[in-house]
Amino acid sequence: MRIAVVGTGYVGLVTGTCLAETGNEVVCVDINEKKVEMMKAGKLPIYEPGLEQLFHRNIAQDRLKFTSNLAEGIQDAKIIFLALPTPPGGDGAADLSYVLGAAGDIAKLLTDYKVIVTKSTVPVGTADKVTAVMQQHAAPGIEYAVVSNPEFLREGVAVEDFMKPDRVVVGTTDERARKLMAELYGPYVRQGNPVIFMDERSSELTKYAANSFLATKISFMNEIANLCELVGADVDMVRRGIGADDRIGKRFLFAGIGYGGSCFPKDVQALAKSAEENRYDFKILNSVMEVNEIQKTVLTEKVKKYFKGDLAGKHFALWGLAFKPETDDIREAPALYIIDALIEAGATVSAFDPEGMANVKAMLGDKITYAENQYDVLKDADALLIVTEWSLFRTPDFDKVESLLKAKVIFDGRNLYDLDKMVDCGFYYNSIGRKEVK
Ligand SMILES: NC(=O)C1=CN([C@@H]2O[C@H](COP(=O)(O)OP(=O)(O)OC[C@H]3O[C@@H](n4cnc5c(N)ncnc54)[C@H](O)[C@@H]3O)[C@@H](O)[C@H]2O)C=CC1
Ligand SMILES: O=C(O)[C@H]1O[C@H](OP(=O)(O)OP(=O)(O)OC[C@H]2O[C@@H](n3ccc(=O)[nH]c3=O)[C@H](O)[C@@H]2O)[C@H](O)[C@@H](O)[C@@H]1O
Repeated sequence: MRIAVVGTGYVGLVTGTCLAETGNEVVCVDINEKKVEMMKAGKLPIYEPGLEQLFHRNIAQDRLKFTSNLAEGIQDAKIIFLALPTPPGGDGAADLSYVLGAAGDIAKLLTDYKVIVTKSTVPVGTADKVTAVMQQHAAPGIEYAVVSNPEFLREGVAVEDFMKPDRVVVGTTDERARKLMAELYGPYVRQGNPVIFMDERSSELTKYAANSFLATKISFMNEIANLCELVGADVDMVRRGIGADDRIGKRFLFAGIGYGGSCFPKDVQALAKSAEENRYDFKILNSVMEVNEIQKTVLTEKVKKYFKGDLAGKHFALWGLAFKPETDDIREAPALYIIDALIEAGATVSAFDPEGMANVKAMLGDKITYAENQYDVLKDADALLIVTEWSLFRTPDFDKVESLLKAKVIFDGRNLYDLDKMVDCGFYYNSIGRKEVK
């Protein structure tokens, strides 16, 4: 099938590439000409494991193309995906200007029946708004369908999530569009992992409900962790104890330094706003956000307590900047809050992250220093702070760590190490929701 994907960020580029992988002919359209030139030259603008191989293969086989010209991009497409940003507006509600702007531009170009699919995360009622914009701009008599098809992929495992989704949700009441979407997703859905068809509004809300539920799970576990520290329990034990119950499930129960990324923070806020607009006080969501704000400060509070409130002139090494491992994405990364708090308290910071450093450099410049590897960053630091759980931080050479740090002090926001091991190594080790090792 011929497909156009408008917006080639983390979602659009993965969607376009993975749709090409099953034989579709895909044109990716982006307004950013530099990005388009880069992709035309065979270079990926983002780091996403497994994407590069598929990207090159589909370009070589002429199934994946790039353009900054919308008319050229959509002219032969049967289905047009909108994978555009929906950032928070000033009031926390999702800013729909990218989606509605593109819908209007597309409507003006339509000459035959096409399916316009919103893949961006958008509030309930957006399909109606997209339809209204299209009606305003499309030539009389032109037929089209507006479909909601939220994306559930996670960064870092995006290709795997797209190729083998737990489910695909499609919101449409248009029979022709339903058939096309079923045909398109046929190769991706396995037994038991269906395409779930529903109306547009339920589909739009499903996306926010999923992200908000997961964020709730995380905030809940972070509160359990905080309580564990007060009562002398271990959050990892509690996690294993409750996760063994199928009704709760093992996943997404890891306490840490608050959820970050481009989606959970904005989507929880947008759902709360959407509830408020409908005069519904979504109490749980407000608490989820409040807990997350506090959790982002937990690691630096531990550092301040250890150094008796005086961080002036102290130097800290950070392992990890990206909001999670296996990505270069630093949007709403807890590391950024930690850096700010340390600098504000008069400390200096050096960091190492396998993929996130270029993006942080572009944002913070020389506010912090950047190291070549995980050991160089430790030189002359008063303590190590573990911020992102990249695999290479899981089994470090502790002798080397000891020899480079000024003192044997580790604050771990991701609970990477066994407490007994840290006792054996003789480190001061303070993690989340577990006993302090002195
Ligand atoms: N990042 C993620 O893991 C996930 C994101 N989402 C949702 O998908 C949507 C997109 O997110 P990301 O891919 O992360 O965004 P992104 O910011 O990485 O990419 C958006 C792309 O759209 C381009 N763009 C902006 N205006 C345009 C226009 N008028 N025409 C063509 N291209 C244009 C930008 O240049 C950029 O390349 C958001 O609604 C997000 O909430 C959903 C699931 C997962
Ligand atoms: O809408 C989106 O953009 C996506 O948002 C999340 O994906 P993503 O943000 O890529 O990453 P997650 O793995 O969900 O992690 C989000 C944040 O939660 C934190 N987290 C996750 C899991 C956990 O147990 N504990 C925890 O603190 C992570 O460190 C990270 O900061 C969802 O998992 C995806 O299903 C969704 O498509």
